[in-house]
Amino acid sequence: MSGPLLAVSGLTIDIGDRRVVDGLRLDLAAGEVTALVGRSGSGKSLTAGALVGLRPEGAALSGRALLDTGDGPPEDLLAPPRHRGRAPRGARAGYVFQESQASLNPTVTVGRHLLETLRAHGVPRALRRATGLAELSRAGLEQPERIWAGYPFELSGGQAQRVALALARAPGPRLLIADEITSALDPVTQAEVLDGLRADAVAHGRALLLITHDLAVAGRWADRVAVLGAGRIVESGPAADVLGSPADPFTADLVRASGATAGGRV
Ligand SMILES: Nc1ncnc2c1ncn2[C@@H]1O[C@H](COP(=O)(O)OP(=O)(O)OP(=O)(O)O)[C@@H](O)[C@H]1O
Repeated sequence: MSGPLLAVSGLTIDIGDRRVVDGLRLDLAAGEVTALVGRSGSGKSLTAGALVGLRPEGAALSGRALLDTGDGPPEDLLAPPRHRGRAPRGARAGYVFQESQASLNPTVTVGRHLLETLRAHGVPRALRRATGLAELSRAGLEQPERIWAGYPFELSGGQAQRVALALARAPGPRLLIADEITSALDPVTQAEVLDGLRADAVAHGRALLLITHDLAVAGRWADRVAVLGAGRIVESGPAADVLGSPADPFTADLVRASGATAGGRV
């Protein structure tokens, strides 16, 4: 039996004299969806950012996040880039967050974003356009040629999320982190995006970390749920168990407050 695709241990983040993430431990398996849930300010986004090399100014960080690269020794995603493997950022771990429009350069077409990402990850020039267009289609965008030629401001919120997903997936990351990406979308688009993400994770043996405060989302799309309370994982396990019969009072409060009949995919 192989180990986890990503093993995070002892992740601690201090900002000034505040400890905002405290010895976090989390294992993610290949082809599985894990939801990281918790109240606002519990440290979800800081944890996600740390895994892709983003940290606030002045933050002190320790711990390990060992990613099974599949082609050599594990890579510590928390180590400074010069101590890591040769793969550029995004090749191992992709990150999409809620304000995807803000992550796109307004003066650059969608196609140029994709071409640049694919170039940075060593895709041969002759293959970049076809690969990029295929990623747009895979992300559920109709008329990918039209989207390709357009600018970010011409996209709806849902289209911008799908473009951000296409960009994050283009390098074929082993780990994909989706941070509250569907909270601003209508329920039909939300379901389409999450169905697609889940199917993609299973098909490619990717680990998908779904960060959400929506327990209904966690219950429907995640295999496992980890509950973050004030910087610590207070409970984790199969989604149906954690949400259906929470063992920790903190989780129980979340479930009660959500009013969701959480527990298991619907
Ligand atoms: N750049 C920063 N400087 C100082 N403190 C920060 C910074 N970013 C986050 N924090 C603090 O760290 C804690 C965790 O923040 P984080 O954004 O990770 O929470 P979260 O669980 O993602 O919340 P939400 O669900 O509201 O997005 C919060 O108390 C927040 O105020």
